[in-house]
Amino acid sequence: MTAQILDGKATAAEIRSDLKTRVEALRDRGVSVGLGTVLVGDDPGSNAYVTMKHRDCAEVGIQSIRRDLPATATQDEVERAVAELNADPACTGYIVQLPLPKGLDEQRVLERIDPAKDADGLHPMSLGRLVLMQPGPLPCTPKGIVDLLRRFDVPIKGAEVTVVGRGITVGRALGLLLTRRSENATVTLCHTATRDLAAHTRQADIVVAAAGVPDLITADMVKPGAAVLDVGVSRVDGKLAGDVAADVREVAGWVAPNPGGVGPMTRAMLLANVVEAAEAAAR
Ligand SMILES: Nc1nc2c(c(=O)[nH]1)N[C@@H](CN(C=O)c1ccc(C(=O)N[C@@H](CCC(=O)O)C(=O)O)cc1)CN2
Repeated sequence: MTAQILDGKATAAEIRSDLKTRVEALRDRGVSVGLGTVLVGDDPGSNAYVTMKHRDCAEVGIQSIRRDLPATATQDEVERAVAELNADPACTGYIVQLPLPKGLDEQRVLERIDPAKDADGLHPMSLGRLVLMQPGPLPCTPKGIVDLLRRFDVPIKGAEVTVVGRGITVGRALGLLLTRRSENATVTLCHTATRDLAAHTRQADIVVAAAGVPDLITADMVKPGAAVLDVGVSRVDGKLAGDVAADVREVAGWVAPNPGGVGPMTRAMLLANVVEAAEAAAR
């Protein structure tokens, strides 16, 4: 058996095309959409992601506002950039690219984002709405994962899902999203202190690997026919490495590769969050 590829790159291109139409419809009604980013430091990965986000904006017709600060930026300087975007009427939604350089208080920065402009769903108020199962902007990677599974008809309702990694941007938020009544999956959240990881992945219909450990998930850890989504990012000899070993494709029913799977969906969901917020405000 060879797994069907959950092609996030092609799916994200379709989503952008749909969003472009919606942005044009908003413009016809006199509503403009602008996405802001705050990038601090010179991490090559973060820089590349932010550049891709602005390239996506240009394709879809969303205005982009980029605030790049040096690695030496102080907490006050970062918070000032956030305050400026809060006050900028051209910026209808924005993100602070994570992680921030060591020494900066990430949580304090995120708390200063105007919740009405939270394009990433990472403000405590947005996360609280997720916990309470209320509508609000959703973190982009979990939202992209659910969208990708739905578009490829991977059954979610009643599925056993094992998520590896408990970070806020992926694992923890995904667990909350998948256990909502609209998805109704059963989620096991694994982490560094999990005693027998393979026992949890082997019983899963869907495995989402977001640990940042190269080749952590191998074929013998996967139930035949399961969906396996690779969200892990690490660098090995300067090259991007995911959490899922190549041999998993011989066992799994579906695989979201890395690159080309969840990453492009994350970017597409960011644009979707901004457009959805603009549409809601214009109603
Ligand atoms: N503020 C945020 N920071 C971070 C988030 C986030 O959702 N919000 N998630 C990750 C990084 N991320 C988004 O910013 C992200 C990851 C991957 C991709 C992507 O398109 N990857 C490509 C490969 C790109 C490459 O070659 O390096 C792919 O998978 O095909 C986009 C965005 C952490 N920070």
